[in-house]
Amino acid sequence: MRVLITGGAGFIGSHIAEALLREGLEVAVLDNLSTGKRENVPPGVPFYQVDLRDGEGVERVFREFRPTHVSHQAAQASVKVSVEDPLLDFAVNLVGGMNLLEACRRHGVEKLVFASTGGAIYGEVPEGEAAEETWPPRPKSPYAASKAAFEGYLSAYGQNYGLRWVSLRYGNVYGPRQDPHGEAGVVAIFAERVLKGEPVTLYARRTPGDEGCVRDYVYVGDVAEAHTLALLSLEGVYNVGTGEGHTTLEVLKAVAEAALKTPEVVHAPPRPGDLERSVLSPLKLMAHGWRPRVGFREGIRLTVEHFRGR
Ligand SMILES: O=c1ccn([C@@H]2O[C@H](COP(=O)(O)OP(=O)(O)O[C@H]3O[C@H](CO)[C@H](O)[C@H](O)[C@H]3O)[C@@H](O)[C@H]2O)c(=O)[nH]1
Repeated sequence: MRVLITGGAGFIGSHIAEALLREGLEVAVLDNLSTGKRENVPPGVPFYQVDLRDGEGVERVFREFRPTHVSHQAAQASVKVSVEDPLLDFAVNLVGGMNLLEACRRHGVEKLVFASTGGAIYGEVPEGEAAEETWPPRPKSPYAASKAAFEGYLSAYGQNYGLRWVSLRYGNVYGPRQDPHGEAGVVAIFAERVLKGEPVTLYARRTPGDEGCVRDYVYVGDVAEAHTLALLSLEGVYNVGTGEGHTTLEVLKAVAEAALKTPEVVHAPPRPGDLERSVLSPLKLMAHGWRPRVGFREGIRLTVEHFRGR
């Protein structure tokens, strides 16, 4: 098995690269380094600095590495950026995504695992509920729309050209190596700022008791394990979450506790496109033996330790 990881120099992609190497698989990374970093690519792994919007560049990589499997992690991953510039999101996530699918078709790739969004695809998740894979997509942001559309193309490529595929709908992935600047990610942003003694911004409505949005925070190591399972033995759509929701204020408290600091908090209104509540049911994936091994507090502690060490 020869696995090409798009976005493999990024936060989640580089953890996936390490997990696949541990399985003894052959791995290469394609990344334009817009948010990823060269030093995130494990030593000895072939690296191609190519932008997915460059169809000829993608074709060159396929000709050289000849992947049998593709892990598609590269994306415009910010909800906020997608709302500000929907065409940019479209170009990266859908034009770039189509260049990749066409290369898969031309080169007879057997299977593709896609980084989709559980956090954004279902729209608002009512209090007390956890979104299941059978819920229809209700994109609120252009970002969510592009992920849902790509899943549609996967279905079409599966039915017309025999491409096998898995779409992993991630919750809010966090952990060591998340970039607090280039990529979205409140845990990384809070960890870095709290450790440096800088003020943090809490986006929440100005109503009493509002602790900010509720999200399903899932540790990156658990996501990488889900990905390995998907590549080796799953088909179709799976949520990758914990089934637990935490408010932004809970994130901040856990970060402050792990950092042994008292942060200064600035309040601001919610960002456009932000959902109030998103929690995912992980039961379908758990039926295949996957478990979220690293709990919320432990994961945040590991992330803060990572930032402390930098
Ligand atoms: O400085 C900050 C940054 C974020 N937040 C809040 O923290 C929560 C989480 O925000 P993130 O930016 O960390 O995460 P998002 O839920 O917006 O986005 C993440 O989850 C999405 C799905 O929900 C997508 O998958 C996306 O790629 C991924 O970054 C939101 O309520 C946001 O308003 C703050 O209060 N202060």
